[in-house]
Amino acid sequence: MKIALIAHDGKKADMVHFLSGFKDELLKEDIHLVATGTTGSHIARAGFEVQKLLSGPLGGDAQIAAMAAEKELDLVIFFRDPLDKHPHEPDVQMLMRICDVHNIPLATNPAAADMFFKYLTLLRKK
Ligand SMILES: O=C(CO)COP(=O)(O)O
Repeated sequence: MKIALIAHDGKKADMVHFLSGFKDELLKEDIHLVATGTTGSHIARAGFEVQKLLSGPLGGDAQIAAMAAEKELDLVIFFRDPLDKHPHEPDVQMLMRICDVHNIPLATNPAAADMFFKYLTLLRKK
């Protein structure tokens, strides 16, 4: 299972905190984490193994969108900061659109991501 992780600057601490709550599950061998560059650095520092792509503004969101379009991703967690401006907003919109085009589950805040992960954990226990 491949999970993409992205967080805007104002949400990176939330992402690390969120992932830490599911650490046992996420450290399992068949879970592969991929993230935009700076988000990935924060996640790696918290003790996770993660494939780091380019930073978001430099094309990281676009790389994740390409993976989604190729059906390489099972889930995208993207903690957006709705109170900040982003120079690469078109890439952000494109990534969300591609997830919808290909019916890839996309959580854009911790409450939704929590539901996804709890469901996933349940499914994997069966
Ligand atoms: O900008 C981002 C998402 O749009 C995230 O990129 P970084 O993880 O490199 O900060």
